[in-house]
Amino acid sequence: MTFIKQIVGGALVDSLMAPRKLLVGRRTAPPEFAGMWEFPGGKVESGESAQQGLHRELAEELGVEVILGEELAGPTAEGWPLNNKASMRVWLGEIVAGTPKPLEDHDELRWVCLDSNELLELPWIPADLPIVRALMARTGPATSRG
Ligand SMILES: Nc1nc2c([nH]c(=O)n2[C@H]2C[C@H](O)[C@@H](COP(=O)(O)OP(=O)(O)OP(=O)(O)O)O2)c(=O)[nH]1
Repeated sequence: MTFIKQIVGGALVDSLMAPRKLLVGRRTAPPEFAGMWEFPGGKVESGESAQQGLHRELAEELGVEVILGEELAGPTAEGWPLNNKASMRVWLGEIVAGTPKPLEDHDELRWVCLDSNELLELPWIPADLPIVRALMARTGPATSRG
């Protein structure tokens, strides 16, 4: 059996009830990903659940506390395949305390409209693009946007 590294990512939106904007981060490392945009998050550590890992990573990387909404389910139980060694589970989330700052792993954070070309045109980590498209479909016109 192949061991898959479990990564977790936060699709942090301005409002879980009526999402319009997504918070994205530009990675600083490793070299192959530096300058690319991603969902803040990281590896789940042993002894913690995926959601606990996500809360911890978001606190460490951005200095925020969040409430998590629904999972943006991927094609497998481990979420969205990133490469042959890692998969990422992604949850929608909303910040309830703190102002996000690029404390670790990012050199820029940006709120981007979910229905904008800007979002798709960012140089994402390529494995994230299907996730971004699924998120845009999920938060798109079918959702009440107030
Ligand atoms: N956080 C995050 N990682 C992603 C995304 N897309 C993607 O391919 N990855 C990859 C990059 C890394 O190889 C891996 C996540 O590792 P990481 O370096 O962010 O995790 P971490 O903070 O726990 O790492 P570390 O402390 O062990 O250095 O997943 C994404 O959208 N968000």
